[in-house]
Amino acid sequence: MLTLSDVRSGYGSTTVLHGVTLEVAAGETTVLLGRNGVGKSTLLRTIIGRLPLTRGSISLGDRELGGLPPHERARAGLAYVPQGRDIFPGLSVLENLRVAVAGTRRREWPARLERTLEEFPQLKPKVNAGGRSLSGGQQQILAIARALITDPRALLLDEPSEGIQPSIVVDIAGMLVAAARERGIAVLVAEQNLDFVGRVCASVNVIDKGTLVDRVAVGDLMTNEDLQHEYLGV
Ligand SMILES: Nc1ncnc2c1ncn2[C@@H]1O[C@H](COP(=O)(O)OP(=O)(O)OP(=O)(O)O)[C@@H](O)[C@H]1O
Repeated sequence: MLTLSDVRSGYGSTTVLHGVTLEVAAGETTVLLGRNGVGKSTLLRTIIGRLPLTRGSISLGDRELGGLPPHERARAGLAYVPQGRDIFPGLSVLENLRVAVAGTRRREWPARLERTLEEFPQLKPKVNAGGRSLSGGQQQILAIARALITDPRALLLDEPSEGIQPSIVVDIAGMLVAAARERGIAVLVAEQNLDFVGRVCASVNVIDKGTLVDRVAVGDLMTNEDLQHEYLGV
């Protein structure tokens, strides 16, 4: 379980998050939904330690992460897929995966690779292809696979459906839900895409101006245009 309690942070003297409290259960996919600029990325960056926590706590299981530098949080089991996927375009798929586990025992590599390719079968025929040659959707799948191959306890994803064609969005949603359940990982996704969200969870946590303002069933959101306008600005 990833637990956020009264998380506050921001940029310099500007406070962006005004006290976010949220539990992300192991084996489940939890969604943070909100329009542009409300603080979704800021929250994910604060959890992984790229932005300082100015108040509150972030814990994974019974371990407090709030004061740790990013690499120690990663070692404790946090993995992160940033917005715009951030694979190494000059490396092959296999090399991208290998780099992610460079710090782990060599003998674990074959089993980790096999499991990851089973979870993401689209990558199998592409293992020797260059990152640059993959489509946007394939790059996103590789970015997620690269995070999962580290065997994390919690996985954070920033708008994984952004700019991805709808059929691949469906695939990505299915793979994420399966990986969360089978690996027992706490998955937290920041999203704005209702089609994606409806495939990974039943209700979402709505963030606005750095505060969680509602928890709402995806079905209600899909059928209520006023709510969509209020929470997503569409
Ligand atoms: N590097 C930065 N320096 C200063 N302010 C920033 C920085 N990055 C984001 N902000 C501000 O923090 C607020 C929250 O931005 P954030 O990127 O977390 O929003 P978001 O919900 O993830 O939206 P988006 O999808 O557009 O990234 C915004 O007002 C934004 O202008």
